Amino acid sequence: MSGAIHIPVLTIDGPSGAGKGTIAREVVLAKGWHFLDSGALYRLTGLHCQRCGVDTQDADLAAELAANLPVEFVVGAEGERVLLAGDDVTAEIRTETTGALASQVAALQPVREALLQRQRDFRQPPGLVADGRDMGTVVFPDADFKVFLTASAEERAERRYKQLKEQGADVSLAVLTEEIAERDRRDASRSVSPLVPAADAQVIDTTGIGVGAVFERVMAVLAER
Ligand SMILES: Nc1ncnc2c1ncn2[C@@H]1O[C@H](COP(=O)(O)OP(=O)(O)O)[C@@H](O)[C@H]1O
Ligand SMILES: Nc1ccn([C@@H]2O[C@H](COP(=O)(O)OP(=O)(O)O)[C@@H](O)[C@H]2O)c(=O)n1
Repeated sequence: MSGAIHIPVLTIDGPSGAGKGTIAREVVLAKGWHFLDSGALYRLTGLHCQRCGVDTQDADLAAELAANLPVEFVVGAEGERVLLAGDDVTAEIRTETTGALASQVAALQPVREALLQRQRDFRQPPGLVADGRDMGTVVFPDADFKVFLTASAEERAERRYKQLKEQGADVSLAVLTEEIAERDRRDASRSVSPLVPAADAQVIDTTGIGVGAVFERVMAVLAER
């Protein structure tokens, strides 16, 4: 390791709607670090399986698709667009239907292995903010800073409902609450890389706490060393 440059990493893990992506993007802006949205890779893999007619229980085929995702991130006039096999899937990867597909393929060890190095490659100078479920436990266990964001199930479902509504999606709060609970249950109970705070993560319950206050708490964690 002598002579190797140390690249700092902040990991932000937690359940759906806890505010990981929102806080990660703010930290990225504040620090000028790179951003890994690991959930997007699982969402793209789930969607790719569906579009290719591959069963999300078929570990080997799903892993093959994960290892060769035909994805492009294109910056255009309307911000970043995500293309899958040339098709714009920017909105579709954010739906709860795709979230459920993501959670199914994410329970398969070969899929997680296929995506592991790709995620670690995001660790580039001057630093990385990594958002997901197992960033602090499996992908970057040696991260300098680890937080685990959470909030009550009701508040997380309400946040997601509002977010999807604002994006023009036709969603029902009752159905969404049920779908998110099911996804969290699957993520937390799977045998590989379950959703669990790293032993050395700072757990922040964001229930009733605004984005600005959560951001300040995370920046305080970064200032500790
Ligand atoms: N602390 C908070 N208080 C209120 N709303 C929040 C908070 N954090 C995030 N949100 C909102 O909740 C929604 C989901 O946040 P997001 O960052 O996408 O969560 P995650 O990445 O953990 O699934 C977004 O619309 C976001 O603006
Ligand atoms: N590091 C990660 C990130 C996501 N995932 C899976 O991918 C799904 C979608 O992740 P996401 O971060 O985009 O979801 P939200 O928290 O934004 O709802 C999760 O429900 C997990 O099943 C994972 O297993 N490991």
